[in-house]
Amino acid sequence: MLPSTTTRILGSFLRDPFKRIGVNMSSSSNTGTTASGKRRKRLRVLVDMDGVLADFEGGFLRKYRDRYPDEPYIPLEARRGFWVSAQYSQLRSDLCEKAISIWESKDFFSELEPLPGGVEAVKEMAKMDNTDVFICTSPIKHYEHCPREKYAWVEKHFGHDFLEQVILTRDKTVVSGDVLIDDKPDILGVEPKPSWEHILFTACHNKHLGNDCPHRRLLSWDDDWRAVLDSKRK
Ligand SMILES: Cc1cn([C@H]2C[C@H](O)[C@@H](COP(=O)(O)O)O2)c(=O)[nH]c1=O
Ligand SMILES: [Mg+2]
Repeated sequence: MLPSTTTRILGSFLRDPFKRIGVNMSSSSNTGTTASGKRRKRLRVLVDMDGVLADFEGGFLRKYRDRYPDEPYIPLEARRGFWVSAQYSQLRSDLCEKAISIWESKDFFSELEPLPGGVEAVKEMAKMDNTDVFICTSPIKHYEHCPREKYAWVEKHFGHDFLEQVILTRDKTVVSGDVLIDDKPDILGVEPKPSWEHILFTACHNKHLGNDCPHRRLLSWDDDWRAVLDSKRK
């Protein structure tokens, strides 16, 4: 049976008593209306994890070189293309499996370092009026460690309550939102017209893409992400 509207409203109140139902604790700015009385658009921001909040590429290279010190590797400046496995496979076909073995290992995802400024930016977004933030991340299909460790990473860096904001999906096109901040240049899935605008987060593997890549970019978390969000409220 579907939960009644009352039950759902009560559920969101219990999860976040002051924000989700727009209770104003400090000023008149959280009411969903502007000074001129117009309703303010509530924004839903989806933020990717690997390559945007967590340093997948740096963590991979460090652990790959530790485990395979005698094998060739690709320095971050030479990374091209989203798939690490594909580039290692081109370097030498058997290196593909070795690369994959790194992120399939226990502790790989939980031990990733945060990328500079990302955690702070998301915490700030989450406190903004009329703004809902979700961490939208794709787990690998080798599921022994990755999904649990992604939750553990969010809990470690954002706290237990923020686990409410985690979306694990292999298909981000079916998730609705206004923006998706993501380092993967092509985000494809069953929905041909996702509701979000893809903001490409610059990473070592995508920084060389020029006009082939139609998306607006965030160069880093030092870039003006607040302006990007504001542009979506209009
Ligand atoms: C580079 C690379 C990544 N993966 C996996 C690792 C992550 O679970 C996802 C990427 O997730 P995101 O939400 O798009 O950031 O992909 C992989 O399987 N092979 C690779 O080469
Ligand atoms: Mg990513």
